[in-house]
Amino acid sequence: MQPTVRALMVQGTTSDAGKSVLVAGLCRVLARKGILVAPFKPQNMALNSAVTADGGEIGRAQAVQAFACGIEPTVDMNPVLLKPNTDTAAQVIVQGKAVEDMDAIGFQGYKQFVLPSILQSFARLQQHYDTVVIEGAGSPAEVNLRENDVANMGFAEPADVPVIIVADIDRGGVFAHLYGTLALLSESEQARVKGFVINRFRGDITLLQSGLDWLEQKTGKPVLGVLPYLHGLMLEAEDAISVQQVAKVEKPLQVVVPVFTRISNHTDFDALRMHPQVNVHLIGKGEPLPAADLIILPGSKSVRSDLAYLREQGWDQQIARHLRLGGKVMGICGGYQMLGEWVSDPHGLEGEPGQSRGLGYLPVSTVLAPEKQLKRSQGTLRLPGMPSVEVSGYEIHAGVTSGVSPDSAPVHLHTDSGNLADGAIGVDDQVFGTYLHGVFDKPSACSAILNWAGLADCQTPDMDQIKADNIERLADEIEQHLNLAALWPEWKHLFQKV
Ligand SMILES: NC(=O)CC[C@H](N)C(=O)O
Repeated sequence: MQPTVRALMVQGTTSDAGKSVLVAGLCRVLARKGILVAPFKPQNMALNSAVTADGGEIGRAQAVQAFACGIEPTVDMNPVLLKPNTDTAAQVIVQGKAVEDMDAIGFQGYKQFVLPSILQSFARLQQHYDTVVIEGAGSPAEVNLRENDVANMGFAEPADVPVIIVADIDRGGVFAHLYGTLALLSESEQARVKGFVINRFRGDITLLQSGLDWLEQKTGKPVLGVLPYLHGLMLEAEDAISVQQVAKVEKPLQVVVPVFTRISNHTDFDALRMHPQVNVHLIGKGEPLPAADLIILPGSKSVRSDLAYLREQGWDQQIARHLRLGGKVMGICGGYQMLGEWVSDPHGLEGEPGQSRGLGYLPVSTVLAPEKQLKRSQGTLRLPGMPSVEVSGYEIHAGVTSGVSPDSAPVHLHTDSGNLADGAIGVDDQVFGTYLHGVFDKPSACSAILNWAGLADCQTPDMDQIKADNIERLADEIEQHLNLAALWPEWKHLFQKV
């Protein structure tokens, strides 16, 4: 039997320092040594969420980390999830269920109230696993947010867990970030910092050495490792979407995605971005939608305001033109709702109560209802002119859509209570909407949609395999570059290099 090591927390000097990825990698390193490990993040802010086996909603990064552990995600792995629906307010999800919408000030006060739930979820994980690898949020040195913090030291202190701090050298200022972050912590917080990890290093390590020596000497804390920049690593763990286009080779099928202000679950497009025959063009504010084979309207946390935004950008006109020229349009979840006749929000769940005229391309209408629907689904997809194929995905929405016809719906989901029709087809078979997030993840469904959009000889890679290979690669790099024996002395024997 392995000795039990209670936990390790990864905090970062900044957002996007690489915490989620490092946690996923550490989880896989332990899991493949036979240790029962689970991920945990006390508080997450993201519009990318995942549906757990127990029917709740958590941040997607924790679902990826659970995959790295070889376990099913549960709501305890991310007990507080904030889903921003305006610049100052967010829906607060506690242990998988939406509690209420709060503004930033209200949430500050709520944090201490929710801390017991966070600690309860963490304790449950500790009961079931040998160890837990925890991810912080942002930086622990935000002195203005310190008082009510439950995401970084405000969790590490009451839960009494050791911490490592990771910094991204690629953005520069790494020594100031690490030294300064440590200096801004209290004495007891500093004492729980076991060391530093430098992430995304490229160059000659010998030139870095004097800096590492300086840092160790100045802080008395070890540098536990320097992780190289991992080019092309694809884990789907990022919360923020990057609209920056990288120069790409021209591929046969052009997909355009207008990026809404409150876009949700943009990870839906990962499978397309990895596809060898598809260019995905993410189009942001102020840019027109370029010529394409397929335009996909993504999910949205605030459908009516994003629909208004779409019109403000003139994208509605460009979609109409694209359809006139014979192009295809698809909508996922919020995007599907927008393609219908009406979107109503009588309770003001996503903004002011009211209703908005949809784009009118699908014969359905949606009303947002207080009870959110969270499901993981399997079934079949049949697009016009295509054979029926297997599809899988998940649903996260408040909207209830009427007008779906059981006979002509493109998606049929197998549920406990029989077959359930989902989605609609419209405008001479050129428009397709569905509630299913992750609809491209199954190669059969991805190929059928791309085929329908005009890609003749479709070769879709196996995304699950790509993800699994990437996590293995990450774990290999961590084993090679991190001093794991110093990190987990109890498991030193597992990390002895031969
Ligand atoms: N994920 C989504 O796109 C959700 C759509 C919409 N906000 C709803 O809840 O119904």
